[in-house]
Amino acid sequence: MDVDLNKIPQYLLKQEDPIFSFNKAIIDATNHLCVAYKPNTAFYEAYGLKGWKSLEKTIHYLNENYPEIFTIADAKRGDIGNTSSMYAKAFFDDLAFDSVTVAPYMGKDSVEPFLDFENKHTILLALTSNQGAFDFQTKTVDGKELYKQVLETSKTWKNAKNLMYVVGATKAEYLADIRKIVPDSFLLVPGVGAQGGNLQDVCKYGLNKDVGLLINSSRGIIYASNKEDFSQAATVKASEIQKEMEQLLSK
Ligand SMILES: O=c1ccn([C@@H]2O[C@H](COP(=O)(O)O)[C@@H](O)[C@H]2O)c(=O)[nH]1
Repeated sequence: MDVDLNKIPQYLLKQEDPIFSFNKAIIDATNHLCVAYKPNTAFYEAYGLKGWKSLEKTIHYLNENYPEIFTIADAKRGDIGNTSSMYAKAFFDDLAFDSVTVAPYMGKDSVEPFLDFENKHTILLALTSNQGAFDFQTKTVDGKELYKQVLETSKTWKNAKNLMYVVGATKAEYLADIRKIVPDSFLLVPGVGAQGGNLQDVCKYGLNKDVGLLINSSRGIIYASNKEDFSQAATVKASEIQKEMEQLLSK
């Protein structure tokens, strides 16, 4: 749910809270096809206090109307311990998200404050979908690629059972190796749709006995149309991906 006011149907701009109106229409049109929603906080922070209010209204709307749906704050946080605790409080206690994305770069004491929260999930960036992932994440450190070190080391942290990992759909071929390190973990896989990741390859290499994949498509669904039919167009796009997944799962 990456809402850009320049991309949404322009008639919505006349409404009191265009971001929330857009999100509500998208949620109502797609909830029967989704297991999770992932607002990326950048798209709300960019609009200041108003944007943060829209994010708050969106997560409340989801929790009140669709409590079974998993929610992800894609915020990519992480800092020294006491600061991470406040980030965790903001997303888990105040906004009541089920999970938050966290960068591993500052290490154990920057991530464990998120893991302290019972029944909440911390989604650690392992191998991201962008080209820049090759700048550091795939580099060899002490004889092993950095993303593998992130996966292996994080498994030893306190409350590691609350961890999930981000692996970009554009790096599907890496999933076979990743599954050797984290066979049972849930993976958040962004990058199908607008970024060109291949759903078939993601499933081929990434599925585990519980499925184990949360595959994300944002722009490919929410901006399927910028006219008054945008929510119906989102239903069509979400349904296409859902059917493709269903076929892959039935193989
Ligand atoms: O490695 C990553 C981590 C996060 N993202 C985020 O996922 C969505 C993808 O949006 P699309 O429109 O489907 O490309 C977006 O919020 C990214 O910030 C990612 O793409 N890759």
